[in-house]
Amino acid sequence: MLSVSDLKAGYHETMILQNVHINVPEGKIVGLLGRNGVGKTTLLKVIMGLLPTKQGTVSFKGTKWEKERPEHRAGMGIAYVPQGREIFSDLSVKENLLLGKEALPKSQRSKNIPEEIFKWFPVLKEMIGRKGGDLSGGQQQQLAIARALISNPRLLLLDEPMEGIQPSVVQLIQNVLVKISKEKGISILLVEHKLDVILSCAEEFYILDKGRMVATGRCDEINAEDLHSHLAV
Ligand SMILES: Nc1ncnc2c1ncn2[C@@H]1O[C@H](COP(=O)(O)OP(=O)(O)OP(=O)(O)O)[C@@H](O)[C@H]1O
Repeated sequence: MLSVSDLKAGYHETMILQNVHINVPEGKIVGLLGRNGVGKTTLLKVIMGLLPTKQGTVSFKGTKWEKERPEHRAGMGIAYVPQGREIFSDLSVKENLLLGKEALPKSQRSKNIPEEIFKWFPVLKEMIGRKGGDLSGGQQQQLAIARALISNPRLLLLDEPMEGIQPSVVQLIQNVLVKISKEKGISILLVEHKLDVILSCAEEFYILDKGRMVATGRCDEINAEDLHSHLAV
């Protein structure tokens, strides 16, 4: 679904990512781990087209991307939930959800929220008329993920969605991610700094350290001891 190879990218003259590669197969959850500041968000921004590549390739569904803008990439089936969620506090839950339809062709932008969204996130149905700013952190995170799912993505990029969220909501979000990857074949690239979160829902992992991929493998074959030096805060 997504393939990144030999990627170099950064901000102005400062190179952050060096020779980065990553593959996200169709319908799989891939965890991207790493300490603070190693370049995880930078990689998501490059994939989304928010930051240019200095070298290397990003391919989506077999097509190599050059300078396609983020809106174009969203229209092709990528949805990005940035760190901090970026929901609109003054808009209602429904209005926030409908913004997810902007990535769809005009003919598919009805004012209906698909029932499956409420099946995955029941609290959003209860809160549908409330302002985004009235929601708790965990509810806002569910809203941000639901808004991304409304655009019918084939690939979901999630930047630390479990950060600062209570354990019961972390569990709910993990269950939803596993369900949508299996039932709808959505691929998910999940950025996280906690290994246990990745182990409980992802099938494959990559570890980024100082802008380089230092480890990758299957989650069921992971040796946590070997990876500790790249993850300890
Ligand atoms: N807009 C920017 N301009 C210049 N440097 C930046 C910018 N955004 C991030 N950086 C730098 O790039 C490096 C990687 O940052 P990035 O946010 O990608 O790391 P991260 O792994 O996602 O960290 P965290 O887990 O804290 O979110 C850091 O040194 C950061 O200071």
